[in-house]
Amino acid sequence: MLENPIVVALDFDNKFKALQLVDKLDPCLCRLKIGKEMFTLFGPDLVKELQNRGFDVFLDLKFHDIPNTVAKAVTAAAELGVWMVNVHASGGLAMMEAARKALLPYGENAPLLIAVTVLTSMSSEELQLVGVHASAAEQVTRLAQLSFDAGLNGVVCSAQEAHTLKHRFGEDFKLVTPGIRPQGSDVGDQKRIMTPKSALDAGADYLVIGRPITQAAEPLAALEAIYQSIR
Ligand SMILES: O=C(O)c1cc(=O)[nH]c(=O)n1[C@@H]1O[C@H](COP(=O)(O)O)[C@@H](O)[C@H]1O
Repeated sequence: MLENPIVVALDFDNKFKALQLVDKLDPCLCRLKIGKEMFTLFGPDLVKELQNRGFDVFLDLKFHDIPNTVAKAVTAAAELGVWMVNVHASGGLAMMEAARKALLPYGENAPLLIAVTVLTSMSSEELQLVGVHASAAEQVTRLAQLSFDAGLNGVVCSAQEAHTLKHRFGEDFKLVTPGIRPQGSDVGDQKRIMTPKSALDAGADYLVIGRPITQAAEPLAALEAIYQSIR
């Protein structure tokens, strides 16, 4: 298991509440993920505030645009000093290659560049509706192969696909898995879910966990319980 595999998804519309929660968490036990909602509301200042508190930040903006635009966007993320940044693999090979090349000047300080395959909220039926006539698992493998060929550091996928992808692409290709639900917690809008322990056993490297921690009555206790369950 990698050091510090838990990434807490901060999905809040209120900065004060988010920082109140963050101040209850421990950077030795987790990293933090900022997504579209918080970045749109609070911008790079929030990223800095989290970094100043000692947390690694995953900037989850899922870039999907023409190659030049995405290359510039990941450069801006690298300038912010984030630990991880992501793009949509469905943006294509040229887009992902442009993003990877844009990070070369940052060397060892470059953020990990990860591609989203098929969102964990998508079922195979929903994929059909957007014109993908393959199962979710097949589409994930196809997009992961494209991300691997583009030289990315790994993919976001559901833990249910982790075993196949780890076997196919090897240890160095990192698997970031949302849709993680500790036993007994609310599934919410997620479709392809797994418990933290089973996800790691299946080959996941990083577990993205939001509501089971952020909406818990005792967030640090929830984080610690998950941490204990995977030791
Ligand atoms: O890229 C992501 O982080 C992501 C990809 C995906 O396929 N599914 C997914 O749920 N996510 C994110 O992971 C987090 C999951 O949060 P919870 O469902 O509250 O644990 C949210 O911030 C989502 O935006």
